[in-house]
Amino acid sequence: MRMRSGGKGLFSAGRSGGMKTAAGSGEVTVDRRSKLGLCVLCGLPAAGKSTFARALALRLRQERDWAVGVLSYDDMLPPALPDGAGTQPRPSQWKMFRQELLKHLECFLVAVIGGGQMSAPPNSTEAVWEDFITCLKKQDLIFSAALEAQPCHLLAKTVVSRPLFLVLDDNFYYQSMRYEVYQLARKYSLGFCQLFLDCPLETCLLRNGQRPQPLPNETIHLMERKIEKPNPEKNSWEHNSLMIQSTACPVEASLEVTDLLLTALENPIKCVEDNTEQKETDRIICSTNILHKADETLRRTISQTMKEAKDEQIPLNNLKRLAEELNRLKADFLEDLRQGNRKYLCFQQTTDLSDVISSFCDERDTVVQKYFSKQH
Ligand SMILES: Nc1ncnc2c1ncn2[C@@H]1O[C@H](COP(=O)(O)OP(=O)(O)OP(=O)(O)O)[C@@H](O)[C@H]1O
Repeated sequence: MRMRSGGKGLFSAGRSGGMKTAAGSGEVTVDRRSKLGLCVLCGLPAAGKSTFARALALRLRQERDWAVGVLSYDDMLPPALPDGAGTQPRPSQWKMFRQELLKHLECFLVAVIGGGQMSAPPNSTEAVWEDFITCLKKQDLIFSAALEAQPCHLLAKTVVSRPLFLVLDDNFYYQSMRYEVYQLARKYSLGFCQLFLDCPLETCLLRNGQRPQPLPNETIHLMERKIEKPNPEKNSWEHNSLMIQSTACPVEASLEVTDLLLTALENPIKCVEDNTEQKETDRIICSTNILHKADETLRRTISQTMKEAKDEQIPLNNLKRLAEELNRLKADFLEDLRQGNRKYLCFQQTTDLSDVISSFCDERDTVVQKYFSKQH
């Protein structure tokens, strides 16, 4: 992918409020703080996010002369995590991968904001870091060089001399996943916005089926049940969000999208001083209590469900399978809670357990339905 006027330049240390590049054509001073934004792209698998992100990046480079980077999580998935052709990675693996990518992104942001070169953060997985670097290089955002015989990664001139938008392309189906990105934007006072690509389930299934390596349809069904769309009324941090139809008229959608991105760039999130450590401690205490309560309540729910199933005279072997499935579901839910993927656990001080239980009951009903329909 090429930038419109692609001269690359060496990057030198930044100064308060601005930074300089020792580029071939002379020094450029920019006030980076008001011109750096993160955009979270979310939606169901095969909704068309990557296609949209590529087109958006091209348009912004051509029409607005911005530097744009698309971080497609699929492209950086380590080989140890299956990519959907067969088994799915466990939620804990996904969470670790997402968080590692955010650390890499932070490393890039620090280089852009403060000046300097990029090197892998401590304890990073080499394959993920290499794929991240390759992704940035392919988009002419960084380049490799040798400084005093040491290989290093330097920022391209375009990155420091123009507004820079980074588009994160993944499903981001829980708001807690998006909130992690928001926290990063807040930490560095960046622009932040969210684009939800709305696409009917049937269209996603159709598009998915036409891909060379389709996901199992069940995965898309499941995500459709779980997805938490941006909800600006409920979450003030999601106020800069836009829902676009994946089949919308491109011109109309593009005007709205540009407006969203400009608003984000011009209104970076204010970094509020807070007692982060204390908040994290509170969160852990809160999560532990909730996990314990959730475990107890889910056990009781399963036991009650099994009693009702027995009363319905479901055959013994089916009862056994039903119990196994419900226990697996419980384990998945608890793991999900433990990983902080549930919205209430992740960033609120109090947790409404009834939401968790009600969500579990929805999933339980789908499971139970199978056994009842076998019965009748
Ligand atoms: N607007 C569109 N009209 C028709 N087909 C489309 C459209 N957008 C994307 N597609 C097709 O749908 C398929 C999925 O698109 P894409 O890979 O962009 O989806 P995605 O949301 O990024 O998927 P995933 O989350 O699984 O990576 C591709 O084959 C693509 O060509």
